[in-house]
Amino acid sequence: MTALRTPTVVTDREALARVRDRADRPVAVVMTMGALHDGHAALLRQARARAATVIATVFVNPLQFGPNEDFDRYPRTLEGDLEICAREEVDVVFAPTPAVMYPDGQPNTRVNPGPLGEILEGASRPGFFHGVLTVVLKLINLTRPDVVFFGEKDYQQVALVRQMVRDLDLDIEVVGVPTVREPDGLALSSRNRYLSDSERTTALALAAALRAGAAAPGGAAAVEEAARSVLEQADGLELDYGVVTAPDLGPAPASGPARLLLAAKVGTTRLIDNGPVTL
Ligand SMILES: Nc1ncnc2c1ncn2[C@@H]1O[C@H](COP(=O)(O)OP(=O)(O)OP(=O)(O)O)[C@@H](O)[C@H]1O
Ligand SMILES: CC(C)(CO)[C@@H](O)C(=O)[O-]
Ligand code: BAL
Repeated sequence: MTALRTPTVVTDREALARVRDRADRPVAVVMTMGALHDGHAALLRQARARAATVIATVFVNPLQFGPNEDFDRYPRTLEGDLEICAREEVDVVFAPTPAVMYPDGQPNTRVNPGPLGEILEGASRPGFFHGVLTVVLKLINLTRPDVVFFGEKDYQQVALVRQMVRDLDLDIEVVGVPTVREPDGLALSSRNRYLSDSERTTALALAAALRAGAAAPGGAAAVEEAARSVLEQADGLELDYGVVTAPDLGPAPASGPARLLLAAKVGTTRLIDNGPVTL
C-alpha cells in the first residue's frame, strides 16, 4: 500500500502565496465549502488527472448565505476533509477563516451576476450568486488557477462562473463535472447530512422526478408537469421550482436538448438537482 501524501494546509494569504509561487503549472483549483463527499472527490480526481498542482479550497462563505439560512449549522469537518484530500492526492488545501477572506468585514464591492443570477436559485436565495461569484473571483485571484472544476449538481453556478470568466476576461478554463449520485439516485450533497432516514427516502423523489421528466413525451410543459406531479406526491416535500430551460438556462426550446432543474425543501433541508431532457 502506498502511503497517503498529506496535503500542505494553509490558512492565511501569505502562506498560500508562498506555496502558490512554488507551484508547478498547470494549477487546478477545486473550490468547496468542505464536508467533502464523493462528489467533491470526483472533482478532485479530474483536477489531479489534468494538473501538475491541485489546490482545494475549503471555506464556508458567509456572503452567500441569507439571514435565515444554515451558515451557523453548515457542517465543518476539516479533519475528514483532509483525509479525502490526501486520498485524492491534493497538493494544497487553502482553508481560510472569514476574517482572512474578508479582513474589512462584508465587502462593498461584489460581482453582479446580472439577470442569469436572478432566476431559479437567485430568485429563491436573493444575493446568493453575488456572494458566490464574489468569493469565487477572490479565490481565483488568491490561487491563480489555470483550470477550475465545478459540479453540474449546481448547474446554475457553473453557468454563472463561465459567464464571469467570459465577461471579465479571466484567463481560466472552467470544467463542469457530472453529478455524482448514490446508487439509489440521490445526488450527493453536503446538506444530505441534515436528513433523517425518512427524509432521505422522501428526498429520492427529486431523482425520481428527473427520471419522470426525462421520460415524459412532449414539450417543456409536459416535462415540468411530469416532474412536479412526482414531487407533489412526496409526503413532507415542499416544491420550490421545477423548471425546464435551454441547456444555457435560456428559455426552453420547442424541441431538442434542454435541462430540467428542481429545488425542494425536505423538512428544513433545501435540496437541488437537475438533469438533461430532450423535448
Ligand atoms: N454530487 C455532486 N457531484 C458533482 N459535483 C458536486 C456534487 N456535490 C457538490 N459538487 C460540487 O462540489 C463543489 C463544492 O460544492 P459544495 O462544497 O457546496 O458541496 P455541496 O454538496 O454542493 O454542498 P451543499 O449541500 O451545500 O449544496 C461545487 O462545484 C459543487 O457543484
Ligand atoms: C463555489 C463555492 C465554493 C463558493 O463558496 C460554493 O458555492 C460551492 O461549494 O458550490
Ligand atoms: N453548493 C452551493 C453552495 C450553497 O448552496 O450555498
